[in-house]
Parts: sequence; C-alpha cells; structure tokens
Amino acid sequence: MLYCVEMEVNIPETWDEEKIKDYITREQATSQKYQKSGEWVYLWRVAGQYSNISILNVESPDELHKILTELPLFPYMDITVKSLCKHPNAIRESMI
Ligand SMILES: O=C(O)CC1=CCC(=O)O1
Repeated sequence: MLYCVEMEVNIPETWDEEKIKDYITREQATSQKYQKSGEWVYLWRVAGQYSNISILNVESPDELHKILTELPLFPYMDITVKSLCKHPNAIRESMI
C-alpha cells in the first residue's frame, strides 16, 4: 500500500542545541533504516519549510503507524497521511 505522508516538524523552543542534535541524529537513523528496507521510498524536503513529503510503501496502515510512531520526533510533528492508488490517466507504470 502506498502512502504520501507530510510531516511538519515543530521543535519546542525550549530545546537546546544538544537536545535538537540528539533527536535529529536518531530521526535520521530511524528513517534511513526504513529507506534501506525499501519501505520508505522517497523523502523530500518541502522548500522553505521545516517539513517533508515522504512516500512509503508498506503492508498495511498498522505498519505505517508503527514506522511513524517509531520516529523520535513523532510527538513533535503534525502528520498528514494520504492513501495513494493508480490514476487512470497515468501514462507510466508506477516505479514502486
Ligand atoms: O523532515 C524532517 O526533518 C523530519 C524527518 C522525518 C524523517 C527524517 O529523516 O527527518
């Protein structure tokens, strides 16, 4: 199942640089684990915003939930999930 996920990051203003660095390092490790497994297919920064657009290819909504809640920054992100299916007018097969 394909999902488009938008994650808007809201780091609390009270965090110091060390704490921010720690979260970002652990966030990277978690997302790269799923990028390497092939479940996290694309990760794009939204230009000019502290947010990303990601495409995930996972077995189920439960698996998507498991991955998203494993992210250290999960409690500090506003997340929007959209389920994707084929567009009838698409001229290319999905590369995923
Ligand atoms: O967009 C961000 O910086 C938050 C994030 C989610 C996965 C990741 O690697 O970073």
